[in-house]
Amino acid sequence: MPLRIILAGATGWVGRALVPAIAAAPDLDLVAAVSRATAGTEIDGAPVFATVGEALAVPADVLIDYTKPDVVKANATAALEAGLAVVVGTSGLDADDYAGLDAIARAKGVGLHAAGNFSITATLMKRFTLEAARYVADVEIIEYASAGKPDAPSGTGRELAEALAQVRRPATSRPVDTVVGLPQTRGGAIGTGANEVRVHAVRMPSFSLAIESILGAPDERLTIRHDAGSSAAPYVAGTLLAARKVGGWTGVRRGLDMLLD
Ligand SMILES: NC(=O)c1ccc[n+]([C@@H]2O[C@H](COP(=O)([O-])OP(=O)(O)OC[C@H]3O[C@@H](n4cnc5c(N)ncnc54)[C@H](O)[C@@H]3O)[C@@H](O)[C@H]2O)c1
Ligand SMILES: O=C(O)C1=N[C@H](C(=O)O)CCC1
Repeated sequence: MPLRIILAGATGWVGRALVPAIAAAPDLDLVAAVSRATAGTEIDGAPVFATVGEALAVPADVLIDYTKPDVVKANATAALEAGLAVVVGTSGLDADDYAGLDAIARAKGVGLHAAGNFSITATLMKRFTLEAARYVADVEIIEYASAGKPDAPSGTGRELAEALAQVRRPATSRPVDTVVGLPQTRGGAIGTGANEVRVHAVRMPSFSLAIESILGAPDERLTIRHDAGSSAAPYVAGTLLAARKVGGWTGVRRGLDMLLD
């Protein structure tokens, strides 16, 4: 029997790319979609609802969420409480949010998979940065996104910084609280103390999402950079891989990298 999918954000940028990919996959079945603008209609034969709460009346296995940072937590919570596995593509949630969702998922005996970036090359960028940070102490992140992106850092930058904070060696740069001038120009900190990672979020027209890790050592420097193009195509395969796999565990797992091995 195909895996029954509810897709929230079905008429958004990523959602519109996922709909035909789900239709083309014999093992996946779009049973309901969530889109406030087109509620009451159908997408590929699936009923469209205005809210995730309404869509959950349709029997399903997995909720895929590509909505907005301010609603994704409530959507994921409702789906977990209803006993569905969840795939989170939407950005905006931090480690504490995922700890809360993990407790709910475990209580319900279902899985949640979230990735700040479901593209394969962005995931490789994360993997290469984590490897490099084992050898080079000083690392900072610069990310560039569209002028209207509501969240900062991006899901990509947050996931990378949280993972880096777990593995990095203590930086040699001057502690930010000793900086003279405007310490906030040293970026936002993810992690604490010697393990914190500085993220600098640029927002302006012309960017989709680009992210750089800069690793500096005396008299040399390594930059690892990912640039996303203008279509949502890079996120489709990883998202559907997560939907297929998320029934295989209980609780929260994060990062496309952990699905690749
Ligand atoms: N993880 C990844 O690989 C990845 C890739 C691309 C985008 N994203 C993230 O996914 C999210 C969506 O991105 P997008 O570019 O498709 O955005 P978008 O604005 O094009 O689409 C979001 C959709 O969600 C709908 N929506 C808003 N509030 C809603 C609600 N309360 N209930 C249901 N639907 C609601 C909007 O109407 C819209 O159709 C963003 O947070 C973005 O950063 C993640
Ligand atoms: O366009 C966006 O918004 C994107 N968001 C993701 C993020 O927050 O990291 C990644 C890809 C594009």
